[in-house]
Amino acid sequence: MSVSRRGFLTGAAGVGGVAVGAGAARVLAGNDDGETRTAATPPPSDVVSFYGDHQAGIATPAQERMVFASFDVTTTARADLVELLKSWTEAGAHLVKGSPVGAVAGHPMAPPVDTGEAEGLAAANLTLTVGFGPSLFDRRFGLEQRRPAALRELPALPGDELDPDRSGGDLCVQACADDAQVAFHAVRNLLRLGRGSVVMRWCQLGFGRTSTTSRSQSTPRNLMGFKDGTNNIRAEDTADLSGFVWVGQGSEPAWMRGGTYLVARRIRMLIESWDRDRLEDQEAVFGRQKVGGGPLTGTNEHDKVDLAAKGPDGMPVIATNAHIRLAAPSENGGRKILRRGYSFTDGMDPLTGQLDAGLFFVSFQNDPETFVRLQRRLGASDALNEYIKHVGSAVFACPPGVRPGGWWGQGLFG
Ligand SMILES: C=CC1=C(C)c2cc3[nH]c(cc4nc(cc5[nH]c(cc1n2)c(C)c5CCC(=O)O)C(CCC(=O)O)=C4C)c(C)c3C=C
Ligand SMILES: [Fe+2]
Repeated sequence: MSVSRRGFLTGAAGVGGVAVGAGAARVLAGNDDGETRTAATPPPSDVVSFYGDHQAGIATPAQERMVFASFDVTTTARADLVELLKSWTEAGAHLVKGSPVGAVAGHPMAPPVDTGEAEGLAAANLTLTVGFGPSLFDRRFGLEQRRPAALRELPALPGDELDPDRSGGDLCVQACADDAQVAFHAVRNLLRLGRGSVVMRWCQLGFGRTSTTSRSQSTPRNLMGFKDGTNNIRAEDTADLSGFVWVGQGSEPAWMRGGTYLVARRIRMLIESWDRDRLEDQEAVFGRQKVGGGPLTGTNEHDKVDLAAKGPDGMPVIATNAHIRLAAPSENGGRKILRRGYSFTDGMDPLTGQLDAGLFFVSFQNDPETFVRLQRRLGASDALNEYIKHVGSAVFACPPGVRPGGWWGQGLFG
């Protein structure tokens, strides 16, 4: 059962409007999602709870589409930044229920508060995940002493060919949904609410998930045609989530407990060259079979990977430079990351005439250093490097989840 959008089609205003910084629009509280349901009506299945110990969009099932936006804060007033986060939180709670952020058709002489393109669309499991970049913790907002030690710009990594216009940012919003227009609508309206306080720095659309974050999901394929997300941390792996994803109760700073760190990498695939490679080579690059997804040492997708297995020639069956060997937790001090990336294409690269397509890699971990160590290793000797380029990069601290009445980053500013 899905939820259709309702409320604010006309100018009927609710309660609890929140004004934001200079020039910003107004968020109007809308209908509660229980309003038209009776006790016997089952809860809608395409609404992901906005509230909880952790932000949604991390360990919740990965949706099919993503819009990822990075913002620079333009206001220098801390109060504006706080108001922005409050208004985004209030708007977010409406958006994930399938409600607009305000009237779509209000006063004829005023621009509509909500942009309207999601009217009639389902809630589509929209999740909104907010993060704070290292640059937010500078003198502008008096946050220098509040920066988590783990939150630093990522160091230069082997093979980086980063475009500064697709990297970094003070804030991020990851919008994931099963409908691209729902995700886009959410980001667009948050940007609109932030006018006068933030500008968009870069934005990436992802059209297909490349991970599984729940045992209820099947493994999707990336643009190289391989199943991606087989060995990922899933919502059911609670020990791995506590050990590797969520910032623990004893960790510092206290405002990050229950939060996590997001690493984003725009990884361009050299698809034309990949498509000319022999199947046998493609499988050797990953160490897995292309169609079934099983390891080269097994048959079925979820068969155990045997990194010690040798072939008749005495050579390792999974090559020493195979992606799954170099990325395996057993080869990386037992550390794990939760991957939640998406395939992207931005058409054609006019310089080369080749497709500008690849993987928008997103990982969540309780210390970005886990990603850095892993990428150092992959960047140095992964067989996949012949076919990819890392062209964008960013890191953000995602605070814990919000409770009703609370707001994103309350612990940081409170
Ligand atoms: C730094 C971390 C990683 C980057 C960057 C990365 C890029 C990347 N990966 C694929 C495709 C696959 N990756 C797979 C497994 C895998 N990858 C990483 C990490 C990074 N990948 C990890 C930790 C793992 C799991 C290793 C394990 O435990 O076995 C696989 C195999 C299937 C799976 O388990 O998901 C594929 C396929 C691409 C195309 C890519 C860059 C474009
Ligand atoms: Fe990988």
